[in-house]
Amino acid sequence: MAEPTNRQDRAKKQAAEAAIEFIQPGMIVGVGTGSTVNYFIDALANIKQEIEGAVSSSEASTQRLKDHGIPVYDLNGVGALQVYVDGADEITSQLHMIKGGGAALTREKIVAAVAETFICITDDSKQVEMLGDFPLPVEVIPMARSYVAREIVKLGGDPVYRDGVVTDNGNVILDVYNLHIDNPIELENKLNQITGVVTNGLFAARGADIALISNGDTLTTLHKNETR
Ligand SMILES: O=C[C@H](O)[C@H](O)[C@H](O)COP(=O)(O)O
Repeated sequence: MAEPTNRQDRAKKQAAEAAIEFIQPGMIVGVGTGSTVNYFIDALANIKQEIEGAVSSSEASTQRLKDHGIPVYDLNGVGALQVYVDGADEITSQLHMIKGGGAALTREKIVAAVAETFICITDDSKQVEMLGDFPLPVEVIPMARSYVAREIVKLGGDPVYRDGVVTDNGNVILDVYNLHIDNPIELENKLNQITGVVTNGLFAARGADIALISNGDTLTTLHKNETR
């Protein structure tokens, strides 16, 4: 990828490259999705001889990994995964996140669930006091779309169908506006209870363990245990 010229892209790249420090020889690396992760994949390519390969959270990341000659493994054939590296749309000081702006939330949550350590890489524009300014993505089985939307309205949200988007799993996305997310774990669980919801983009019950956040010049590292 060309050298970034703007501050936000420089920040994404710095955070992504910092995550390479956590990659040990022989690892199979869990890889997220998005523009920040693309910088991580490119950096991973520089040490591809040292790692065994990757598990991917999307068709897009799989393609990029393969283009770099990094072997991509099926998660079902991989027992333990030490590290998962992914971006976020919003992140709090508790390392709770909103994810899924790129519609990859379900596979991301699955790979994150398997990994021992979730490393979130972001630019500092994603840091928030409270989650919810970014509309919360919810992946839904297509035939349940209207029902799920009505149930989300009962929870106080304004769901908007992400027209034309089909996830890697063949489902649709509702982006939920105007949620007051003062208890992200509770809302994550409530949304999961709605029949027809596959996944929601709150990563709070299992948030990140480490966040690498850059402003384009300086890198800040946050650890989950220090923030609770
Ligand atoms: O579905 C997409 C993912 O959750 C991304 O990790 C998230 O949207 C952040 O993407 P980006 O690094 O492009 O801001």
